[in-house]
Amino acid sequence: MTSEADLLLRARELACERGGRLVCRDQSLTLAVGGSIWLRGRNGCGKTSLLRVLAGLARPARGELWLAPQLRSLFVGHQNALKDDLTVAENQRFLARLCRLERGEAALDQALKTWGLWSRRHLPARALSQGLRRRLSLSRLSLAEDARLWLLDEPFDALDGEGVATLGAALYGHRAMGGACVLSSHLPLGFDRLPQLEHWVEARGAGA
Ligand SMILES: Nc1ncnc2c1ncn2[C@@H]1O[C@H](COP(=O)(O)OP(=O)(O)OP(=O)(O)O)[C@@H](O)[C@H]1O
Repeated sequence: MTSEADLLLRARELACERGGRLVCRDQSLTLAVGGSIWLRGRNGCGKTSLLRVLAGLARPARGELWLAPQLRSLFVGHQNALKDDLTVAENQRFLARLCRLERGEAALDQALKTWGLWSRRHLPARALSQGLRRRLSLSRLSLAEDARLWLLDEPFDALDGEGVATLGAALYGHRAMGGACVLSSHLPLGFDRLPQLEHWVEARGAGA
C-alpha cells in the first residue's frame, strides 16, 4: 500500500492533444517512490504525447496532473538530440548542461565509461551507430540521481544486449535510491528489474 507521503505523481483522467487533435483521454496514473510504469499501446496511440504532458512540456487538454512539490524530472525523448558536428564528449556535456545535470568532470567521464563510450569520446556524433547514439543520449541518466522522476520515450530502441543491461541497471539503481520512472517501449521487457506496472494507452476512437 502506497502512503501519500511517497507519492510523486498522480494523473486523473488526462487527455492529450497533438496538433489540435485529441489523441488519448482518460489516462489515470499514480507513481510513488521506487515505482515504475511501462506505457504500452499501438503506434500513434499517444504514449509520447502522454510523456510530454507528464514532463510539463505540454498541457493536458483535460484532467488533472499533480506532481510532488519540488519534484525534478528528466525527460529523455525518442530523438537523441545530438549535434552531429560535436564529439561524443561535447554532446554529453551539452546535454548535461541543457538538463541542468551539473556534475564534475569525474562524473561525466564515468558516465561515458558506464555506457561504453569512453574510447569514442573524441569521435564526432555523426560517426556513431544508432545504438551508440542512443547510449550517448541515455548517458545523462548516470548524472541524474537528483531528478527523481525519469520519463523515457522508447529508451531501449536500438540498444544491444549490453546497452539493455546498462539501462536496466540504471533504472534499478534509480528506483532503489528513491527514484521512479515512466517509460514507453514496444519491446518485451522480460526481466525482473523493470516496470512493475503496465499502463495501456488506448488511441481515442477506433482506428485513431
Ligand atoms: N506535432 C504533431 N502535430 C500533429 N500531430 C502529431 C504531432 N505529433 C504527433 N502527432 C500525432 O499524435 C498522435 C499520437 O502521437 P504519439 O507520438 O504520442 O504516439 P505514440 O503512441 O508515442 O506512437 P509510437 O508508438 O509510434 O511512437 C499520432 O497520431 C501522431 O501522428
